[in-house]
Amino acid sequence: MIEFANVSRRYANGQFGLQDINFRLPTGRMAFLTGHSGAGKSTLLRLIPALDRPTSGKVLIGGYDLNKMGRHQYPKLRRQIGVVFQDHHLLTDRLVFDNVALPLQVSGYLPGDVRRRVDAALDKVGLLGRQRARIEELSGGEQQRVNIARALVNRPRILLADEPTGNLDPDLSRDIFDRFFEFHAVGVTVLIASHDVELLKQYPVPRIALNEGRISAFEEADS
Ligand SMILES: Nc1ncnc2c1ncn2[C@@H]1O[C@H](COP(=O)(O)OP(=O)(O)OP(=O)(O)O)[C@@H](O)[C@H]1O
Repeated sequence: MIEFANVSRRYANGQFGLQDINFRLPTGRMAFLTGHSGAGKSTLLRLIPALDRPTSGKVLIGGYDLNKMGRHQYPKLRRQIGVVFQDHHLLTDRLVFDNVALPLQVSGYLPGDVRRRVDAALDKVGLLGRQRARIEELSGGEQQRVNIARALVNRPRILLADEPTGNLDPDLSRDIFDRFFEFHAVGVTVLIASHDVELLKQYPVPRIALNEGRISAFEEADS
């Protein structure tokens, strides 16, 4: 479960990224985070894996108050949370395999386990045959699927995505969203920030709408 209680994030320049945010996303649920550019979507997502801290209020993940968590506990928290960033940060001159394997190697997995998990993650995004391709040889849509495989390779219980369909055309965007939906179907808690209204309309998923750092609406799914 992800819970925000009276969360505000004020930047050093005085700018509020978020103001008094309250919501709960129960385990295994999926929601979209919507709002204009600058509404606070990225600010909110970054608080969940403790990449940033609130100025006031509490963020609870699985009942744990992140304010009370020591820095030494962050790696364990982050292994449970896969993040798909808008700018994918892939190593473009390296192989698909190396990029997806990276989080596992950082965590000290044995080579056999790394291979098995990388295969499983690439299979989930339909790229099992492309382990030996270099990132720069892939299309934008394929690169984004590698990005998702890397976020999934630790088998996280929570998946966050920040504008995951950025520059992709509508068909590829739908393909990416269909994959998020599949992860949700097997019990992963999924929170996706997007301002692609046309795409979001196609999915019966609740929306948390942000406007200038505040929640302006919490809309339940249409169906
Ligand atoms: N490091 C920072 N320092 C100062 N202000 C910041 C910083 N990061 C974000 N902001 C401000 O906080 C507000 C929320 O920004 P945020 O990036 O969370 O919005 P967003 O909804 O993700 O936008 P986008 O869709 O354009 O990525 C904006 O007004 C932004 O200018």
